[in-house]
Amino acid sequence: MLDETATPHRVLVTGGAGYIGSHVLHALADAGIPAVTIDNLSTGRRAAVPASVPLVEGDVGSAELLERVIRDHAVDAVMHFAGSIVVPESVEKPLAYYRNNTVNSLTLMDACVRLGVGNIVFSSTAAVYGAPDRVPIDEATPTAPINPYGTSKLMTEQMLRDAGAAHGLRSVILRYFNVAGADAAGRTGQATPTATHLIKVACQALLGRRPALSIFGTDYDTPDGTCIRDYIHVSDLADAHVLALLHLRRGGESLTLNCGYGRGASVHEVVRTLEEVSGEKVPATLAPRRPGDPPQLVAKADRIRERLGWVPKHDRLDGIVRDALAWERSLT
Ligand SMILES: NC(=O)c1ccc[n+]([C@@H]2O[C@H](COP(=O)([O-])OP(=O)(O)OC[C@H]3O[C@@H](n4cnc5c(N)ncnc54)[C@H](O)[C@@H]3O)[C@@H](O)[C@H]2O)c1
Ligand SMILES: O=c1ccn([C@@H]2O[C@H](COP(=O)(O)OP(=O)(O)O[C@H]3O[C@H](CO)[C@H](O)[C@H](O)[C@H]3O)[C@@H](O)[C@H]2O)c(=O)[nH]1
Repeated sequence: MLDETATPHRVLVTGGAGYIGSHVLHALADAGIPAVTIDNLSTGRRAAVPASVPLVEGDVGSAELLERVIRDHAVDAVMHFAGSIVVPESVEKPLAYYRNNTVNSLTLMDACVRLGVGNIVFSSTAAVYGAPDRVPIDEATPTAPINPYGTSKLMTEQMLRDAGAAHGLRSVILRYFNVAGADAAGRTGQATPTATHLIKVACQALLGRRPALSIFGTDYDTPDGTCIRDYIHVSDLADAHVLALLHLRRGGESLTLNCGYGRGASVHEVVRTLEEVSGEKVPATLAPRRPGDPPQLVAKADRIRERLGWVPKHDRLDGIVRDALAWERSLT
């Protein structure tokens, strides 16, 4: 059990050196909430972790390490970001994805149950819905992932629900739609040079760090023929995590919540917005469809506002793109 003499409790953030986890560490620090992070730096960067947060370099699949960190830092809650996130890679290496995303989550949950940590916020994904035929997508939409990445996350969701019923482990499962942008103060951002996300790649192309953006598919059944996504600013997503943590610490019930704005933008619209913001042309070529891309993914995003009182502050597409570009420019 937790050592009650060691105060204050900390939240354990796994994967805090990564893109989203580092924004959440900054949001926690801004809110005065103590944290500790475990990260193996496989894709994360030490520099992304705020100076006030202890970084324990290691693997979240190690039960011994988890036990030590939970005890040493009087951890009472976990936010679980550590994982592998590249969808096509998950098709090529499914077992690696089930290990890093599902098996390691099991090890983490087991440590929480054994050591009496009762609260967990989990990074899930809209990929659990697969390719639904209707938008917006609410949380009751049947889950039907179409790749091992989505399945690895859905399996973790199911383990959380079962562990909740059996062991009282309460969870907030956050299903992110398309996360983009960067900290407006420039403290952190998406730093993986090989990232595949549209806004990141478009900014790299604009700055000459990639030859050109390939626009994957212009013959979809959408108004301009390109795919539509619900882009959410990473700082709004970080705020949602802080609210989810506070909800659990207050004794709130387990929740599964979409994270998006309930508004879609097409690939062409994203490119046009970046060109307006920068005053420059994005080098782009029209390319065939990328396998596995659903035409539209837009969240029905009312529940998170109702249940957590979440109010987005950065929900303009031009602002998301501006922050992403500013961050990209700051990378050398
Ligand atoms: N980026 C998105 O658009 C998106 C969308 C939906 C869900 N998610 C989920 O959000 C989470 C964070 O994603 P991100 O975009 O910040 O990715 P990221 O790769 O930037 O961050 C993942 C972090 O986890 C660390 N890590 C990976 N495996 C680890 C292990 N076994 N032990 C310790 N550390 C480990 C990495 O070093 C990295 O710092 C992931 O779980 C991802 O599936 C991301
Ligand atoms: O170089 C690129 C990159 C992307 N796209 C297009 O832009 C849209 C968005 O693609 P991303 O790769 O940025 O994001 P995805 O929608 O494929 O997937 C992301 O959002 C999903 C939920 O919507 C999951 O959360 C998933 O984990 C996360 O990677 C898609 O139509 C894609 O075809 C391009 O045209 N060119």
